[in-house]
Amino acid sequence: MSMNADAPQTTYAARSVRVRVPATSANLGPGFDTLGIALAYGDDLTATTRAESGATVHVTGVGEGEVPTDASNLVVRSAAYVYEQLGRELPGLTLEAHNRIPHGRGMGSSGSAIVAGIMIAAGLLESDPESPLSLTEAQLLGFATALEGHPDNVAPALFGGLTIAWTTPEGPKFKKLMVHRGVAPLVLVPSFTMSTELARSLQPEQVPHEDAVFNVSRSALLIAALTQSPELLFESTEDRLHQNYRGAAMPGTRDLIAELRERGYPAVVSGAGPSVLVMSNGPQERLAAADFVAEHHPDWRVLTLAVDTKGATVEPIPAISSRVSQ
Ligand SMILES: Nc1ncnc2c1ncn2[C@@H]1O[C@H](COP(=O)(O)OP(=O)(O)OP(=O)(O)O)[C@@H](O)[C@H]1O
Ligand SMILES: N[C@@H](CCO)C(=O)O
Repeated sequence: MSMNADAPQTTYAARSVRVRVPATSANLGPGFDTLGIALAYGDDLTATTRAESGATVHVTGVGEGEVPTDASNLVVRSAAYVYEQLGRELPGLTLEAHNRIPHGRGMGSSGSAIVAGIMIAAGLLESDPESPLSLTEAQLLGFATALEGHPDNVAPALFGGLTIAWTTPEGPKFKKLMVHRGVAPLVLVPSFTMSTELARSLQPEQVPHEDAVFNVSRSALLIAALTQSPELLFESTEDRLHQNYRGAAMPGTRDLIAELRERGYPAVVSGAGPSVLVMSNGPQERLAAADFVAEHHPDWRVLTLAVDTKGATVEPIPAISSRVSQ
């Protein structure tokens, strides 16, 4: 870019933040729209302010050449939403996104992208030289849930661990719990995708009362299984609220879960699918499930993952100031 030697020059002091956001698995079987865990597998982003308005996104890894690279990108839209809600204007941004979370697979990619944008906004607001502002946990969860539509992915993406999230007239709330160290997650990722919007359209408006009671008992038990008694994982991961209704739209997922459960592995649909989550009772059970899938279903990617306990993080990093024409 050539500079006009006659134009008055000023120094633009750019600010940069780095955000890390984990993948998540929601529902966990019976806990539809309520339970979720964060997984130690995620996206890494760096956002730098610039004098020019708008946004430019450079994506490497998942979504490269597919997701928008301008202000319509979900991460940028989410950051802009926070500024707008606070009556401020998002500065011009250059974003580097190194993505690992697969899209449309039930590992919470949209929730994590939304959380990434919100954390970028939070980091930039906190370091605002003129009017610094710290966002509360309630604000972070409120903004993220408003954008995602339900809180079960964004709560663990923000706060890590196992989260119970619920909505109230005052906004969404959450409780974070630490997962028992005996719980060993395995995520099985197919090559096909499922849009959450489509999966949600397959849900009935009403369910039989006995199915509601069935899920209340299993989800209450699941909290005990995940925090104290992993030997209860198989029984506590049964569900009658969502998986059956969505099964016909992802028969590969439905059939793999049936095969795994027949063999005693606590397999469930991860989020809205089509990935499968196995919350194994210990590393040996997880290894056996992984070996079974590798041998009989080699087209499914096997991810042996730990639970992420921190959730999304944001930190300021030094940015290079530039000279701009006025
Ligand atoms: N890092 C990202 N950057 C930009 N857009 C993204 C990003 N991650 C996800 N998206 C958008 O979200 C869509 C996927 O969202 P969807 O809710 O259907 O699935 P998911 O979030 O991966 O799964 P689930 O909600 O079941 O866990 C992608 O097709 C893309 O449009
Ligand atoms: N609870 C959500 C998770 C996926 O975003 C669903 O199953 O539709």
